[in-house]
Amino acid sequence: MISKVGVIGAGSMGTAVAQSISRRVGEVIVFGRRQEIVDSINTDNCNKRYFPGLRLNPNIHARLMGDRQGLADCEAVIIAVPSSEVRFIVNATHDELTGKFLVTVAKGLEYPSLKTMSEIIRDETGNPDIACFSGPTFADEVAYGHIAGATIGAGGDPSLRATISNLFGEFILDFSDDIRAVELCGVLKNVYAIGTGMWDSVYGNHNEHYTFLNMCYKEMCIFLRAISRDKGIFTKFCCFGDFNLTANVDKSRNRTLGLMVGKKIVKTPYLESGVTFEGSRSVKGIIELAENHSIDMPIARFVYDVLSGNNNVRESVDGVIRKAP
Ligand SMILES: NC(=O)C1=CN([C@@H]2O[C@H](COP(=O)(O)OP(=O)(O)OC[C@H]3O[C@@H](n4cnc5c(N)ncnc54)[C@H](O)[C@@H]3O)[C@@H](O)[C@H]2O)C=CC1
Ligand SMILES: O=C(CO)COP(=O)(O)O
Repeated sequence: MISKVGVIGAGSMGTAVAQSISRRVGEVIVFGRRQEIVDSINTDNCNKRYFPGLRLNPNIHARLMGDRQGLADCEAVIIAVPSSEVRFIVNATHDELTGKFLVTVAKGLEYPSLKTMSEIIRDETGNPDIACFSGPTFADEVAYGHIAGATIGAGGDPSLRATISNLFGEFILDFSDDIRAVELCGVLKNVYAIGTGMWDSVYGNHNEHYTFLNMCYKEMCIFLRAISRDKGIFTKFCCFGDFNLTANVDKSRNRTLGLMVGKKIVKTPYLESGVTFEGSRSVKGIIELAENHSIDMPIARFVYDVLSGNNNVRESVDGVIRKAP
């Protein structure tokens, strides 16, 4: 039984996961880079920046990222920062992370390496015990204890799967031993959430929405059929569940980005907004990864073209539906 778990990232998902896991372990230490967040967690049992109304469990404490001993004392560490930060952080904390159970909840693809988060973590630490957690899990709903399903992607090691399952025992879990395929589901669904937001910024009817949604899911499944060893991945939480949650619900940052770009409310500098828009960072990589498998992804290309400012949604949205699989 693990007694002390570290969570790197004091943002929405890091805080939410800390709250869930804290009901199952002795202590959770959240590592953040802002003193005011660390203080608010330690002084008021509350992450005032992300969940001002949520009372965190008393066995959740916070430390600044530089507290190496604090991290070294943890038996398992969950990495809950934006994908663009994962390599930097894991490289910087290599000594403290080596030899531990590590779980990534980040949904992104490194460019131009086209590596997933678990592959980056393995690069930097050499750890064999790495798992990913991915599913329809809006952080605020997780933080407030609502039911959520998720897929644990982990290699075949039964002890790793048992350990991670216990940590995430508040969730309804399914499993895959193809960790890369699980992670790529999380990358793809963000891209199609942006695309569906773009589509819905032009077409507002139910038939139009679900016609496009189906085309997105078909394109996603063609890709997964080519790369996934897990032939049951299509019905797992990381795939069908998270794809639908993020493409259909305005709470999704990726879907909202698509809507805002489609309605010309934001232009490219949105990346500097500080909001974690994972799909915009990974769309180029997913297109290249597909090309490496001789797979065409017209909808992903549509998303990339519009985000790149090459054309606008109205000009290209009809074209994409003719090219979609
Ligand atoms: N928010 C959600 O509903 C869900 C998010 N995720 C994934 O979790 C990952 C994290 O996203 P969110 O928590 O939503 O983002 P967020 O923007 O809410 O929080 C990110 C946190 O990471 C911190 N951070 C960034 N760089 C850092 C560094 N170098 N050192 C220490 N801390 C650093 C930021 O200060 C911020 O507090 C993403 O890959 C996202 O796709 C997964 C499932 C649900
Ligand atoms: O991954 C998520 C829910 O599972 C969060 O989605 P967004 O990043 O689009 O908000």
